[in-house]
Amino acid sequence: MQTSIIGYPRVGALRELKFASENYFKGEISIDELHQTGANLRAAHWKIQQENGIDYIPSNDFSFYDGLLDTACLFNIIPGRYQALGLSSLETYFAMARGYQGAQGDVKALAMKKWFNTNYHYMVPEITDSTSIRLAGTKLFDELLEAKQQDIVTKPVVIGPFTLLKLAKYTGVKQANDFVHDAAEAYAATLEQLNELGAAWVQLEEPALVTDLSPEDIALFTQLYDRILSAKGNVKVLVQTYFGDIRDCYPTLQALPFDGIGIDFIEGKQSLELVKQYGFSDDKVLFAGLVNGKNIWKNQYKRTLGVLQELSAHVKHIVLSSSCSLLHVPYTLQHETKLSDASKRYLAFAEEKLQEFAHLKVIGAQADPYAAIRYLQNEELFSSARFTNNEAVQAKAAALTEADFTRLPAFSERETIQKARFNLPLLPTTTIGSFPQTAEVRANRFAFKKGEISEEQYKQFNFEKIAACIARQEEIGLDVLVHGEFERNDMVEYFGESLDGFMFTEKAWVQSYGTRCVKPPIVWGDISRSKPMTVEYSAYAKSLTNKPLKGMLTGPVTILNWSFPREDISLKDSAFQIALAIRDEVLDLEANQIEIIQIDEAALREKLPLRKSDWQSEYLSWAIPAFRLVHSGVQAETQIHTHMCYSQFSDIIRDIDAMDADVITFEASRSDLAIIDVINECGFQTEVGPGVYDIHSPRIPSVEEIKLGLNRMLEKIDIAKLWVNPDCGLKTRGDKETWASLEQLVQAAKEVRATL
Ligand SMILES: Nc1nc2c(c(=O)[nH]1)N[C@@H](CNc1ccc(C(=O)N[C@@H](CCC(=O)N[C@@H](CCC(=O)N[C@@H](CCC(=O)O)C(=O)O)C(=O)O)C(=O)O)cc1)CN2
Ligand code: MET
Ligand SMILES: [Zn+2]
Repeated sequence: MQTSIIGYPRVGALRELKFASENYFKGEISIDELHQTGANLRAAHWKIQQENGIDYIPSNDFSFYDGLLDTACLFNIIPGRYQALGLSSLETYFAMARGYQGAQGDVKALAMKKWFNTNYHYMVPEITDSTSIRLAGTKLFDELLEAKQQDIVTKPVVIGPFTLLKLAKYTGVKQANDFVHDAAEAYAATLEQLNELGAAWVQLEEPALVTDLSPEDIALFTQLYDRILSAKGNVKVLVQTYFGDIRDCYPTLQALPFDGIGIDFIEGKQSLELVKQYGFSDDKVLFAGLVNGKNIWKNQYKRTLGVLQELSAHVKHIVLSSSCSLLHVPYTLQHETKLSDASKRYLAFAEEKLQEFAHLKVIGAQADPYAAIRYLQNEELFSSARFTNNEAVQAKAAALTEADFTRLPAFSERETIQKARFNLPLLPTTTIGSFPQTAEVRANRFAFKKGEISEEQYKQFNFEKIAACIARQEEIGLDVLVHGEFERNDMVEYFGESLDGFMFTEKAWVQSYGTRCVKPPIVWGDISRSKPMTVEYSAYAKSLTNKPLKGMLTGPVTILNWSFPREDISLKDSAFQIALAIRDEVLDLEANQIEIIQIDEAALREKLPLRKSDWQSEYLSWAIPAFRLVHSGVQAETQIHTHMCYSQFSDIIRDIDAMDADVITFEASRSDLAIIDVINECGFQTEVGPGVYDIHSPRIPSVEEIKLGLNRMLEKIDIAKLWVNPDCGLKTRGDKETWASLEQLVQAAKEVRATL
């Protein structure tokens, strides 16, 4: 049995690439040093895959920022405003990723969006009417040759043309269909070049195939690949899908002359059925995604072998594959010094998953796989109880009734009460919660973790940061203040560390975007709260100001979606357990005179099923109630805010309103303001704060551009319902640009108020 990896993580086991890139951005290391870090990581990743006997090792899965951005650059999809900066190609690439403000000009970054149902983000390629899609880059080929020099045969990987055209944003009149010819030629040229270089296989990734496809989509796909596959020569083409099943195009893929089809048997609910129903062509290889690329639990060999056996009745050539790129899991358990061996044995990060491939290969080669020692050990592991139960939590969840999910009085009555209570100006200004997590803020936490300073010293530092932050917010004239979240490593990990039922790691980093990583906690049992988690810091902040102070919590859906969930109970059950715990925190904040409480649901949209038919039944039917459960117990005069990154929720706008928050802030500055129209049309009751500038870039917005945005919003949104805020938290920013930007924001709000 052969084995294949779709993609390997690239930031480095100790985030070497993150640190090198950030140092490069700060001008502290040279471009050569950055390139060297990249080369070292690639070499290490290829080597460990080779050592574990992986037969199809990816190359070009490495990226300095994002794989779709790499693909856009490979095919010359570089908007004129970036080309006009006249920078080197890597600098142009970083300008597209991060925006650029300097001697050569002032441009915003490309839009950034969620990569399907993950916490990874891609840069949205921007195609204008004058974009000329053609093969222009060499990275794909360079990395193939680089591996070859190290005696490693790789399978070059690149995002396929269908997914590229589907995810791109079209700024002119031309649409995807107008670029079919050029895109097909560009990919055909790529295959020709790979042919010349002697590549055996190429992996074209087409995750967009697991979404709902229209007949036009299928026609687009077919048109692209009819041309591309005619150019393949000796290169074998693997069309790789992941994150779901390909029910809308399975026969289409079988009919086209692909040499391999990669199918996800973990998230693809219908994958096995499709193979059984339609069969699988003898002249193609099935890359069967059976090792979970998204979760950190050990593979249960019994299940994997069982599916392989079922498949073998229908498929002649099978390669065992990961279900998606391993980008979405951490590197290795090796640096986890605090986890017990008892818990570690249930876990498999990327490196350990490579070992699973090696084991499965050995097991599969035995006359009786089920008698193999590795198999028996694995079965024994899965026969023991893994997760911790808490009967009190289960009883509390079982006793929930409809009333627990309903906040009274109704919204409009609360709105009146709250307007009277807070007496805020029109267009009230606020922020999303976090302030810069500067090197000193992290160093303080790091010192505490290492035991170099006492808990008291650690807290004292945070109190001082809070005091300074409150003073400065008052000084620049913000209306609703926050404490700044200096005590939080991350909005999810912090709660994971504070709640019972979670396990957390030291170095288990997963890339979220660019150089930014997260360390998702692991759900390890029933979840409960043993003590208040945020009250002390919020109450302290409140004691320093007469302005309203917004307490800051993370909601249950986001905590769950940004953790690694347990496998034995439903997501709904875990979400309700978390909701009950956060509910207690909400009530404690309220009891401590915190009049406004924000419950972030930044990840609500993320796990919306990729197929619309599953939205209500599998997700929204519990996710929205889970949020209501958190805040239904507060008084009418307590104002509940929520925050969601990204404004892509036009299609679930009623569900968002049904969360029944009093105010929602969200990202709108990077995307077009289409969401504003939808809010206007659907009679959205919740007050709204569509972000007026992009915090993902160090760029400082001008007063004029903020005013322009506000005035556009005011055309559609009732002025009594509009808030003014950045589009997300400020933790990734530096102090300087943060305060400069907020001053512009407050000034813009004042100037617009003056015109009313
Ligand atoms: N979970 C999650 N998902 C999210 C978001 C989010 O905020 N959280 N936001 C959206 C965008 N994604 C983001 C993801 C990460 C970060 C981010 O800022 N990450 C930080 C790490 C944050 C963190 O956990 N910091 C820790 C650890 C810091 C650290 O690196 N410590 C060093 C030592 C530091 C020192 O020498 O002082 C170490 O452990 O080696 C802390 O502050 O305590 C980073 O990559 O730089 C921002 C946005 C969507 N998804
Ligand atoms: N309150 C959080 C913050 O400001 C919300 C972030 S959403 C990714 O950082
Ligand atoms: Zn956000």
